[in-house]
Amino acid sequence: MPASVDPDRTEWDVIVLGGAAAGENAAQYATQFSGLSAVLVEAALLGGECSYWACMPSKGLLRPVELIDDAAHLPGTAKAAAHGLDVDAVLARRDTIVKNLDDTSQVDWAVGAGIDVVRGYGRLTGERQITVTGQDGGTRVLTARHAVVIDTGSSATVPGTPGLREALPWTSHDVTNLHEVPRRVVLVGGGVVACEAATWLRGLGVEELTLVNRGDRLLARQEPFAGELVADKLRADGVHLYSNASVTSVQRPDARDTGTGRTHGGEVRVTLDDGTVLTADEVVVATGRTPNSGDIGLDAVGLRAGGYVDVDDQQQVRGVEGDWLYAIGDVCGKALLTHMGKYQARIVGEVIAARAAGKAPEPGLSTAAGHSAVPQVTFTNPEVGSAGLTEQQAREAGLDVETVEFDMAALAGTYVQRDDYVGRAKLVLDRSDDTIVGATFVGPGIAEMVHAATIAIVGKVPLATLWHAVPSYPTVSETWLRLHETLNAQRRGATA
Ligand SMILES: Cc1cc2nc3c(=O)[nH]c(=O)nc-3n(C[C@H](O)[C@H](O)[C@H](O)COP(=O)(O)OP(=O)(O)OC[C@H]3O[C@@H](n4cnc5c(N)ncnc54)[C@H](O)[C@@H]3O)c2cc1C
Ligand SMILES: NC(=O)c1ccc[n+]([C@@H]2O[C@H](COP(=O)([O-])OP(=O)(O)OC[C@H]3O[C@@H](n4cnc5c(N)ncnc54)[C@H](O)[C@@H]3O)[C@@H](O)[C@H]2O)c1
Repeated sequence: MPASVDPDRTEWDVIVLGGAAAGENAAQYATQFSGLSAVLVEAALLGGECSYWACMPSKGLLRPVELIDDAAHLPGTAKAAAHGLDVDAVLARRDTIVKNLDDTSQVDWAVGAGIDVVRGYGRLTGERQITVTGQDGGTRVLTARHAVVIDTGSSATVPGTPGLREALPWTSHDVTNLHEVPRRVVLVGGGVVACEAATWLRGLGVEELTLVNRGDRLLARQEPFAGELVADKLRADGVHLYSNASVTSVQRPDARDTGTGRTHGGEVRVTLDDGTVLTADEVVVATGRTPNSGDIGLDAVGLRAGGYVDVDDQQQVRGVEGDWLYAIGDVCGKALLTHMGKYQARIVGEVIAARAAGKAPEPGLSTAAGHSAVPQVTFTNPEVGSAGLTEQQAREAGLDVETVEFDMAALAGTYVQRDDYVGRAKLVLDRSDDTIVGATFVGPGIAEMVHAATIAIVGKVPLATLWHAVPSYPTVSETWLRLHETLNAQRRGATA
């Protein structure tokens, strides 16, 4: 795909380094009503990880797995579900979702929005200056009149365990873009990527799936019951779980780079710290992310290379003079989620436009409120949705904490979904003003519940007001009503 820009142009108002969805939003919001010009500098595919290697392909793989599990547990559809998934069709739809790794439509969108695209790997080489190295090795110096926004994202971390890197393990790129389903898989990690990948790998037909988690529970940043319910279901589906376990060495004598999503050679032996040896056809590493900040020229502007780029509530990079350098998305480490990167981008774009017009940004142009209620849905089975703080985080923040929980199986709205519905909800309250500071929902089909919680937290809606927000019958949202009633009973019990 050629660059959609005059090859001799050297100056724009705004340069965005890294063309993921967040970067696109930053460019759009900086330019759309301001008359400013912007360029996206992208080394790979415009749209970034989320579009091709993360959110979109993973959710495309998970949706059929979720559907068939629901169908298998509902009298009337169970027989149809017994025919199983059409794996080839699922992978073909995933390919459609990632647009066969062709970013033409993203480039068309950018050009249509008046945003230019320069292909190549960019580095800061001075104040408001980016030097781009193209695929042919040639360089090109770009200058920003007003601002540079860093949106270089993150990459999968592959630990330095002896033999692991040499074994060419699958990372998130391979497991989301798999073209064959290995028979035996060892999955290392216990976070969001590991839990979601375990769900789709088993669903697509991996026969022996073992998850090795260094921690004592899955999804450790969530309320403890979330990881427990996900672990129960994975076990019930035949996944072997090792907790408090570390991989000490990996051996794969004939590791081969066969391409993304293809088994990378022959049998692989994974040794754990208790001496257990697991034999598999592929090993998948899902042990967290490393920010792409080690080789983007941070040292040229007086910053340390590597690590998360430290930003303030307007996403301006701390430690650099002159109001011109900003960072958004995974690289700033505030919340490694697409929607949070895009939120940061919307604020940044407007901050840049205001400053370019000689105005001070309005007080609302801050990412502080949004970060008080970060929402996240983990698309496992059951799904895990949350916003704001866990009970532990609220206590650590010194709040006057009260909690309430509810078993979501006791609802008409979940009973009609499936007979064996398993789910749980929890609210974390700040007693000082009787508002919600955190909410967690675990259960099939709870993803859409999260936004109501986000609104309640960001809006600091008092519980007395929320009581009048009546959920429809029979929906899963009646969880809110039951949480109110349970809390009321708890409080009356405490004062009786
Ligand atoms: C398997 C998986 C599933 C996920 N699912 C979800 C989900 O369901 N929901 C969710 O909210 N989040 C999800 N995430 C997280 C989400 O993918 C990331 O938070 C998001 O992609 C981060 O976006 P970003 O803007 O930081 O940049 P990235 O998406 O990381 O993209 C950065 C871009 O910058 C480019 N780049 C880097 N350095 C340079 C340079 N020097 N010059 C030019 N270009 C450069 C890269 O080529 C890349 O295109 C998932 C992550 C994984 C791994
Ligand atoms: N649905 C979603 O919103 C979604 C989906 C996938 C990823 N993401 C985002 O992507 C980010 C990265 O996810 P992730 O799962 O890679 O990271 P993570 O930080 O969530 O989890 C890493 C896991 O790896 C384990 N681990 C680390 N080193 C290990 C080692 N040497 N051996 C064994 N286990 C080890 C940790 O104990 C932890 O369980 C997350 O912050 C998440 O928010 C979001």
